[in-house]
Amino acid sequence: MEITVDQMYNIENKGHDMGFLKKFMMENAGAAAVRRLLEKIGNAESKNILIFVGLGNNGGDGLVMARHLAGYGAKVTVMLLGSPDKIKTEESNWNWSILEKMPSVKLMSGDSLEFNFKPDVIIDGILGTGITGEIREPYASAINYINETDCYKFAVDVPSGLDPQTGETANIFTKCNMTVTFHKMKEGIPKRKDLTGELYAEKIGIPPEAEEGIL
Ligand SMILES: NC(=O)C1=CN([C@@H]2O[C@H](COP(=O)(O)OP(=O)(O)OC[C@H]3O[C@@H](n4cnc5c(N)ncnc54)[C@H](OP(=O)(O)O)[C@@H]3O)[C@@H](O)[C@H]2O)[C@H](O)CC1
Ligand SMILES: [K+]
Repeated sequence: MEITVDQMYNIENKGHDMGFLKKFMMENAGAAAVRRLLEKIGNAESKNILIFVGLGNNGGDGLVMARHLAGYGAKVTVMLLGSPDKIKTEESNWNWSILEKMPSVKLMSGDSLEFNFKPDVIIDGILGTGITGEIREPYASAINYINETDCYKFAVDVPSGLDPQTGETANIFTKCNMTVTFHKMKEGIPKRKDLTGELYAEKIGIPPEAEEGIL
């Protein structure tokens, strides 16, 4: 069953109000995404994984993935597209502050897109269901960088620049090899399998009762 983006936000908020906090949804989302990625790439040990994260909760999911992948022995670099003090939500901030205590993960932030390694995998945690309008900087340059780089590309929830409700693209968008969306499929995403690559919808622990009155 496919759902709308508005329904997803309502279910998420209701689950949160029931006490299943968004930070737990984010944790499960990041963990489920890493499981799917590992199924594809096999051993993460010593792989160079570059994770682009936006300032919203799509980025927060990427931060959770960074911590899990470090646990599997990957060489993880997180590129936060903006300043850490501009991270928008409590749950993303919480995950960023954990990474700050983890020397095993390299944290970068700001506008510069200079990396001294070749990534084996890029994770696109730039924009998800919160997308509006044309892509603004520094997200636009990051999306261009991803598209110009030859490696395996993994989209968190939806390829950035693809509207998960309509299936329409903004001026710039990523083209990925795999996409893992959360809870249930959003209507617009499967319209663009050419951008999502292999596509999965993973449960993230939201109680089914959170759907009551919404679906
Ligand atoms: N489905 C679930 O239950 C869960 C999903 N999770 C993940 O959360 C994201 C949605 O997070 P949200 O914070 O609502 O939105 P985004 O991260 O997609 O975007 C946030 C900010 O991005 C800026 N923005 C929006 N459009 C553009 C644009 N065209 N260019 C540049 N920047 C843009 C905007 O900030 P402004 O300051 O510019 O207004 C947005 O605020 C979902 O996709 C999942 O990945 C959670 O983990 C919980 C469970
Ligand atoms: K994304």
